[in-house]
Amino acid sequence: RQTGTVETDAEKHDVEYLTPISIGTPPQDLIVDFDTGSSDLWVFSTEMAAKDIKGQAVYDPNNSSTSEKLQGSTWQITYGDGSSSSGDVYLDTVTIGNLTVPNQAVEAAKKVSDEFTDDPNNDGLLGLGFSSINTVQPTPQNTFFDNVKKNLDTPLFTTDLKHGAPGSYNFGYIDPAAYIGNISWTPVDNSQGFWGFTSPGYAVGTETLRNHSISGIADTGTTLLLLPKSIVKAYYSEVQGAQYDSSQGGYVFPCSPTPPDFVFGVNNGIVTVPGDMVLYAPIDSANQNCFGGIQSDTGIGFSIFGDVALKTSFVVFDAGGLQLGWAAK
Ligand SMILES: O=C(CNCCc1c[nH]c2ccccc12)Nc1scc(-c2ccccc2)c1C(=O)NCc1ccccc1
Repeated sequence: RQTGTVETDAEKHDVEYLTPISIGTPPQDLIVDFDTGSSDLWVFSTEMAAKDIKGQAVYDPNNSSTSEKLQGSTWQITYGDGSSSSGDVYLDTVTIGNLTVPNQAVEAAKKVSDEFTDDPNNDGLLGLGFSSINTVQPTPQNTFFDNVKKNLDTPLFTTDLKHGAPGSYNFGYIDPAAYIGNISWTPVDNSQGFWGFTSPGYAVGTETLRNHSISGIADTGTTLLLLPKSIVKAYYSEVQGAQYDSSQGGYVFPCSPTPPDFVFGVNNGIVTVPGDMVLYAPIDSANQNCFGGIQSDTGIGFSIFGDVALKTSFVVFDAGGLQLGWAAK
């Protein structure tokens, strides 16, 4: 039985968290975005047009003695922000920290959209959602976690994302030194392939929790905390000078004073998003106005507890008990 840990680095404004992996023999090192909101391990590759590669590391299956083409298999993924990528599939050895999966499906990109081409630090995505939403056709493939979990002490992984500092992903164990107080557990609904859960309510600042069911997903691949419009309006009604700015595509407000905390319930516990984390990023060079880290989930069909929510906590993604655990740290 094994366990593993790997450090993840926050990019500017914590827009994404990038983690090193190795693929193939000899090992090819790439840095990818671990994404609990999707289930494809796809990487920039030598099969792409040179114009679509701008600084990223690429996977070269022809340079790996252990790569094996999954004949006839292809993949194509489009994310809600309109970004997309597609390509073909190889089985190869993938190592994360001290954990190795010998025949992991590695989805080699042939095409990626500009959002990915223009992101030089990100060499691909490693899906940590449920394998039911893997996009490989004709036969969907397993995620790294699904393949490695039989070798783990216990079938879970934990996230400890931080604000502007390296965090970590652990596999197969809960590090008691990584959190304080108790872990609040809540059941996971994986019927849509996500780490879905329902929060019982929320509060703005120091008010008492309002009963309001919020169904959403724990999603390390989405930067912001996307909530129902009514809750977002209630929150920004308490932020001086906040307004919806259609040119920015969301609520903006003066970068000071610090806005109120946002609190959401997890079972009988609470998670506090400090006001300074809601200050997502300045929208002007004079740093006068800031784009909010809390925005509306309109059109998605569920809320997304992205990095703005996750980086406040130590979160346990437990596939054995099909539950999510949230703890302060
Ligand atoms: O896809 C993921 C997780 N992987 C993201 C990988 C990724 C997508 N661009 C990236 C760019 C860099 C690194 C990783 C990614 N989560 C989910 S579940 C439902 C939606 C959704 C559906 C409909 C409408 C909106 C969202 C999304 C979504 O599109 N989030 C990204 C986003 C959400 C809002 C705004 C922007 C992006």
